[in-house]
Amino acid sequence: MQKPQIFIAKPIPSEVREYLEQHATCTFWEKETPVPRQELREHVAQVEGLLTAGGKITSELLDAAPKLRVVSTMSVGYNHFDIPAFRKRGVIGTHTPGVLNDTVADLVMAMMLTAGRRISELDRYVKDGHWQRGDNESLFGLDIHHKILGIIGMGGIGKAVAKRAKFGFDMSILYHNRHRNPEVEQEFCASYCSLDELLQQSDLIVLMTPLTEETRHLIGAQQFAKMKKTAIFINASRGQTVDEQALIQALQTKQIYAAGLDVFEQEPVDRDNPLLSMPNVITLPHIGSATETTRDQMAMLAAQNLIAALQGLTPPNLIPELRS
Ligand SMILES: NC(=O)C1=CN([C@@H]2O[C@H](COP(=O)(O)OP(=O)(O)OC[C@H]3O[C@@H](n4cnc5c(N)ncnc54)[C@H](O)[C@@H]3O)[C@@H](O)[C@H]2O)C=CC1
Ligand SMILES: O=C(O)C(=O)CO
Repeated sequence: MQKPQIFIAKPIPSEVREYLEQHATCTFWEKETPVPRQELREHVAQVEGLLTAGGKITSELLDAAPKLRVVSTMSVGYNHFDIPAFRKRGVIGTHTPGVLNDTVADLVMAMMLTAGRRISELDRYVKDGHWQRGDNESLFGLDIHHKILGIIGMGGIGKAVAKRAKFGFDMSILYHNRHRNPEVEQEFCASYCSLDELLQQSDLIVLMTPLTEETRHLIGAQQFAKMKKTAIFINASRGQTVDEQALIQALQTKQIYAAGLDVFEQEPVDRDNPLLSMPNVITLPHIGSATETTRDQMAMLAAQNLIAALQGLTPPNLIPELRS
């Protein structure tokens, strides 16, 4: 049987490359920079399968790809896929849930600790030679242990955060989700509540929903106004789930204490974005799942999804909205 043609639009580890080469005729994009749009269009015009990570897969791109049957993204989020366009053309879409839960949850905990205990600020303080003898109260931060944590979006990553917070830091867990989850309530003594209740009661708030039409700007001025003045707000979902101007205002007016951000409305973030000059804001370059081990696992899973779907099998991680 002839091997299918595929395009791999990002660099991948050698084991994954070998696996793909066993099952398909491959063209690899070797550069770290994203494939320019026109080049991507030219590649997808020739292939049945595409392995990608973040570039938008639009109806216009699918129109330029008459042979394309499967698009596999090396990410759990798939807001860069035009799902109705996939459905209309019968193109299969897959993603990589699960393998990154613990890694992203570790980063969320790191942001909570860094914001609460002001780690970045204090690191700078010592390195800049400001440390003097005596107890300087202006350096004190906030505890995170035994606090109330509100998780918005209690899915795979949300649960991994709840586990760490409950059993590692003795926190009480509130959550808001599309559906109640009795297992989560039992396992972590988590209490389900409305979004407003969660915002009002939580000391730390973690946003972990996918980006959808429903969650776009889910957190804006009205929501920040409901938070405690001592609240720490963490976003590791997608930048567009938060109204960034409202977040800037909430921080400038001290409506909230601090923020930890792995994602931004525009990525890479603009150098003149006011968030970058706020000492109480942790800014990371969308790095949640980026450890060597986890990225290797994501690449292999994305490859396995792609090959299974091209072979006519049900891929392990079909995008939920594309399941028949
Ligand atoms: N910063 C980073 O590097 C990473 C970011 N992400 C982002 O995190 C998101 C979540 O990932 P997972 O936990 O694996 O997904 P998941 O699908 O397991 O969990 C998402 C949860 O959000 C809930 N949800 C959806 N819409 C909601 C709404 N309107 N209100 C309240 N809850 C809602 C769902 O019911 C579900 O429980 C991804 O879609 C992605 O955008 C994921 C991995 C890495
Ligand atoms: O998986 C995702 O959705 C990411 O954002 C990167 O891991």
